[in-house]
Amino acid sequence: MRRKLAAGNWKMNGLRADVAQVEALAQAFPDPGCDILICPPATLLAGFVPAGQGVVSLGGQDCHSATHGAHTGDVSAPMLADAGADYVILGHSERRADHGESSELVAQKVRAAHAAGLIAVVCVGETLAERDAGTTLDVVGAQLDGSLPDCVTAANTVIAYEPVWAIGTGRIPTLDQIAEVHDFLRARLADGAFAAHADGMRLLYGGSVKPDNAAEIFATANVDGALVGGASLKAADFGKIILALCAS
Ligand SMILES: O=C[C@H](O)COP(=O)(O)O
Repeated sequence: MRRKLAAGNWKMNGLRADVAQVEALAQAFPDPGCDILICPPATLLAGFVPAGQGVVSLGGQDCHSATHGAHTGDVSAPMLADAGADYVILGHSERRADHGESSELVAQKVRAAHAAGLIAVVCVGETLAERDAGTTLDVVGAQLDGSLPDCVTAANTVIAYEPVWAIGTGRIPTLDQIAEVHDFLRARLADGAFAAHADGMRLLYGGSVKPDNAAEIFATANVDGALVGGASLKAADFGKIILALCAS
């Protein structure tokens, strides 16, 4: 049985006052019945540990593939773990696009995350041009294959399917399109080197998940939760998504 995961990615949003949103979430869900994760900007990570009250897990939004060294502006996986993080998002499309991250580099980062004891949330997803060209499954399949090193297990890795064109746009795929990709990802895992972990690995959907569409997305086969951007910034909105996930 896969434990459901509601993951919030605050991206480059949030000041110290916003830590109150995490406290509110923790108080609202003392025994949530699913896993709750917030990935704040690195400046806020340490302050979130007490705010999460053992209910809201904390995660980084990226990590370097090295443990330490001369890499100005970067954060390593051991640093995230030292700050109290349990998870780290890797290979988000904004990292792949803004920083030119390849799947090969993502795989190196996943290995670094696991070595530090972190659960990696590995993102895959097609652009609108790729979907219109009919290459969605080829693209996400190649990203999946290239981003997972051999240390991946169902316990240390989560896959997030995020169509790039659905992120922050208010536009979501049809439920059939979500199901098609999630079924494909599960089958791809089952067919390859991770067959023993395919059934247990959590698959999240991400891209314009909101309180009013969460329930139908969570009712879709092979969707084990969500990676939420904008709607995770306010506890009231994210709380409704968590409720929908717990009820699914
Ligand atoms: O990591 C989160 C995703 O990019 C989704 O963002 P969004 O919910 O604002 O569309």
